[in-house]
Amino acid sequence: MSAQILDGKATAAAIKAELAERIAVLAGKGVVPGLGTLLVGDDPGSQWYVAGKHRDCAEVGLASIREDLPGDATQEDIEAAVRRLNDDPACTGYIVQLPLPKGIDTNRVLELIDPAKDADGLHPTNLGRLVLRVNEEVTSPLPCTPRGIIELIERHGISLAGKEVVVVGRGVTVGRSIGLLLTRREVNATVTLTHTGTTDLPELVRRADVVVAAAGVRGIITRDMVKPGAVVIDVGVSREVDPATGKSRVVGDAAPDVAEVAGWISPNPGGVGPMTRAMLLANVVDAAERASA
Ligand SMILES: Nc1nc2c(c(=O)[nH]1)N[C@@H](CN(C=O)c1ccc(C(=O)N[C@@H](CCC(=O)O)C(=O)O)cc1)CN2
Repeated sequence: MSAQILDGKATAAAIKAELAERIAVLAGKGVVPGLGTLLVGDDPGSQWYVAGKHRDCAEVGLASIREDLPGDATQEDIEAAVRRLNDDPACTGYIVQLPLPKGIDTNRVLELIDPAKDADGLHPTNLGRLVLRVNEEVTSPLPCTPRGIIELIERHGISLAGKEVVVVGRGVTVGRSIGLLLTRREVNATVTLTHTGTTDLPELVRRADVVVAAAGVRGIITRDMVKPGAVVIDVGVSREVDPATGKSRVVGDAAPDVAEVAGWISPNPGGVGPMTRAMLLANVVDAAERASA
């Protein structure tokens, strides 16, 4: 038996259609939210992601603002661009595309973002609100990839309440922040966060009802590590040359034969990536609705 597919492309398309309707309602009130991006350098992956965000904005009816800086931009250049976005009234939410070039103090840059315009939900104030407000409604942006993963699972009719979730990888955009969302009272999952210091990863993963693989290590989750019927969310991205075409392709953290034992699996590409993009738009629209209420 092969796992059922958690289709991120189709789910993101449905979410974008819902957002377009909400944006039209805001437009009727004279409110036009705008998503800003700050891209530093010419990494092809980051350029592709940023271009996709601007295409998404055009598709749903959001304004979009771009700040592009060369790879040799200084800390001061980047901080000046952040201040411009903070001050630009057309930009109601924005992201600093990560990673920033080596030598740049990323945390200093992220802390300069106006928390009210933090479309990524990664500003310390917004992460802090998630830590403090476990039982209350959160009226600040949520980290996009974790939010996208939970939406993807729940929109396929799978409840996370009481489930054992094992997260692999402790990066800030996924691993460290997803536990804050999964353990909120309205989700109610139990979370184990694993990382390079974990002594017996296979043993922990075998217990999981849901595996979130965000290590960025090709094929780290193998078939023998997965409980039959488990939900596998493949987040990590590695690139390799496809021997058949000679072109670069994305490969995930789950080995291909994991799909033979899992109950549900998110394809990679086509799973979490499109959901991350959709949630970025959702954060901007949520903030604009709160501001206009
Ligand atoms: N400030 C941020 N930087 C980065 C984040 C983030 O959430 N905030 N996440 C990633 C990049 N990212 C969004 O920025 C992102 C990654 C992947 C995709 C996507 O749609 N991927 C496609 C495949 C693309 C390919 O072939 O290369 C898919 O999964 O189908 C969208 C956004 C790091 N930086």
